[in-house]
Amino acid sequence: MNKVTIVGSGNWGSVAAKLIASNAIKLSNFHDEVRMWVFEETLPSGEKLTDVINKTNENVKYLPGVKLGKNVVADPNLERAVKDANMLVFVSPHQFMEGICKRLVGKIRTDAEGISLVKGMEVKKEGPCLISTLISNQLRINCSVLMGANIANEIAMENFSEATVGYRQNKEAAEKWVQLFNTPYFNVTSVEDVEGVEMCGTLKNIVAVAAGFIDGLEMGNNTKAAIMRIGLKEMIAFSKLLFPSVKDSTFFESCGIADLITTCMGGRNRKVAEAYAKNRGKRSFDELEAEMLKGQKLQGVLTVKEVYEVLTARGWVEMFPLITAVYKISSGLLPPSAIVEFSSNSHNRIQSRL
Ligand SMILES: NC(=O)C1=CN([C@@H]2O[C@H](COP(=O)(O)OP(=O)(O)OC[C@H]3O[C@@H](n4cnc5c(N)ncnc54)[C@H](O)[C@@H]3O)[C@@H](O)[C@H]2O)C=CC1
Ligand SMILES: O=C(CO)COP(=O)(O)O
Repeated sequence: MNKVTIVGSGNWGSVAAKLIASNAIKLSNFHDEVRMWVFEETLPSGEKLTDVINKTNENVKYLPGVKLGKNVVADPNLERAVKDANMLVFVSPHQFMEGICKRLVGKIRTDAEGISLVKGMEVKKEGPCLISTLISNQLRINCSVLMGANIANEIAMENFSEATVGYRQNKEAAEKWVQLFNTPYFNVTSVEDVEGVEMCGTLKNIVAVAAGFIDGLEMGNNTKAAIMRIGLKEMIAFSKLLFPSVKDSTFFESCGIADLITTCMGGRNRKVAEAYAKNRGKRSFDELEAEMLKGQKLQGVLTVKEVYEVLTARGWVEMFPLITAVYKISSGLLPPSAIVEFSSNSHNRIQSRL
């Protein structure tokens, strides 16, 4: 009998809990109870978030107004939450994943399987490291990924969307994840290309920051579409340079073009970058994130720093003008309007190099 624990309980973590709980209760090969680890915090009312989730069946801070399912049990103790599970769903902002994995070493079942819903990457001395690789290496488990055009609040409303499971060799494990996540309004398919799927989810956040700058500068839809097209080309080129096995077809799955579109139209990265450009870079991303997202986290601004580190270390900066412009603007080295110069000046350079 499979037992699931969700490691993370933010906006997407809570929606993942809702999806999983609705299936676990119906499927005979899964325990009904789904545990969800909560990074504990005290609410303005003085109550603990975990207690409120367990009392109301709602994550009142990160997904207010949506019932998670009575079989979801929130647990503030990470080690206890994962102890009995053989299926671990990782869904935390990527900057916390290394710390979480360190705490879990030796604390999980040896037959556990993992799946990462985390969009981002780590850059270590040895080079870039995907979050699924971090999980696999530190916890010595097989780890698939699930990425897609998945703005959490829309899935919480049960509006139809799609997602892609990326797996490495273990098709059977991937099919179990598909079974656990798939619902009539959440259509999940699997592809054997874990790196391709995860690189899509990681890199589209950078393009969404660029799209937000364009919105903040009020440059209109044609410019934004151009940024998305150029961004997609840089995503493909960077993914293939790092992982030559990445398949072209992966970019046409939900994790690729569809996630790029939805995040550039309606995501948090786009929204905060728009405000950054409107303020002409005078208010920092950290300040805007705290004010606008109320505890939710941006991934694109950290990710572009990590990716730019790889570009400089490998001598690839010239090949990625959009990523470079996003890095320089978001770190305050260039004004937001530099995205315009990038769009007009580097067009030919990109065309000839990608
Ligand atoms: N929200 C969305 O629409 C989607 C998010 N994702 C990805 O899912 C991942 C998780 O994002 P969300 O669930 O949206 O989270 P979120 O951004 O809504 O919430 C932040 C989470 O981080 C936790 N946290 C704060 N400080 C922490 C610490 N020191 N250690 C551990 N946890 C801490 C908070 O308790 C909260 O659960 C990200 O990589 C994101 O890109 C993927 C698809 C959709
Ligand atoms: O990954 C997402 C949609 O698939 C959410 O993107 P944001 O973090 O920009 O909201």
